[in-house]
Amino acid sequence: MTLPPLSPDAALFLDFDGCLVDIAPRPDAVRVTGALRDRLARLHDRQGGAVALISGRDVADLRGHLPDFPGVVAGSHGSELSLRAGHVQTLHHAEFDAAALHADLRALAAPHPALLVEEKPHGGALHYRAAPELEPEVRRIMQDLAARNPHLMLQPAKMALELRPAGVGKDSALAHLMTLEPFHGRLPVFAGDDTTDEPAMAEAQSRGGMAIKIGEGATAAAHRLPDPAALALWLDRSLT
Ligand SMILES: O=P(O)(O)OC[C@H]1O[C@H](O[C@H]2O[C@H](CO)[C@@H](O)[C@H](O)[C@H]2O)[C@H](O)[C@@H](O)[C@@H]1O
Repeated sequence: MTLPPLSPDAALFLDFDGCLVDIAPRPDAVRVTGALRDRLARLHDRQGGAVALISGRDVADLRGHLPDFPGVVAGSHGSELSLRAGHVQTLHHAEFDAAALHADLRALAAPHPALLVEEKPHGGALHYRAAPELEPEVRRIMQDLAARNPHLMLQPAKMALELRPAGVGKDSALAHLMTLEPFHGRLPVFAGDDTTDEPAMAEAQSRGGMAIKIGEGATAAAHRLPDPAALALWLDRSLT
């Protein structure tokens, strides 16, 4: 299906890794260009402020990569909401000891120095991109931790497994934002590349909006672009 131009009246929701930036060997190695920062600022103006990033990364991490982004950030797979820089609120109610989870994660990963532990305020990720053969071990570790933390759920990611709060997701973050100004009353457009994005894509489409899958793989999205460069081109064309 041909991708129509982005309407200035749409509410735009964008995933980060694999969507706005190319996948990198490590989470801290992604390349945020001046062109991307400029694109996001111009989109924010054009859409009347109705531009949000909805990421699996935590808010502090994402705002650290995009310090001048003027819009809303929903982080940690929809568990955190930052309406502006310096503001963060929690969007789930499960109480758990994040420090204990991170300690367990570090201890279980310690025998495998090639694994990378990512600690988030509402969960954590175990990355095996540097050692793909450790995928079964990562699955065992994360399933073990999931069993010990029933309020958390396993979230598959690209060359990683994550634990995140059950009961929230990118879809609920999108739905919550759609109740707020300046998103309310607009048609949602969501672009993302991974399984964590699928519920939000379905949510956007169920509201009469549009979903764009970036890259290969099964998807609920009616539209697809091959990579972040193609998404950037589509966004830039909408800005001209
Ligand atoms: O929802 P997203 O914004 O797409 O975030 C999903 C996860 O992205 C990050 O991990 C992935 O990207 C890394 C950098 O390209 C890559 O090295 C890693 O293998 C990928 O899994 C991030 O580290 C996670 O916290 C996000 O949940």
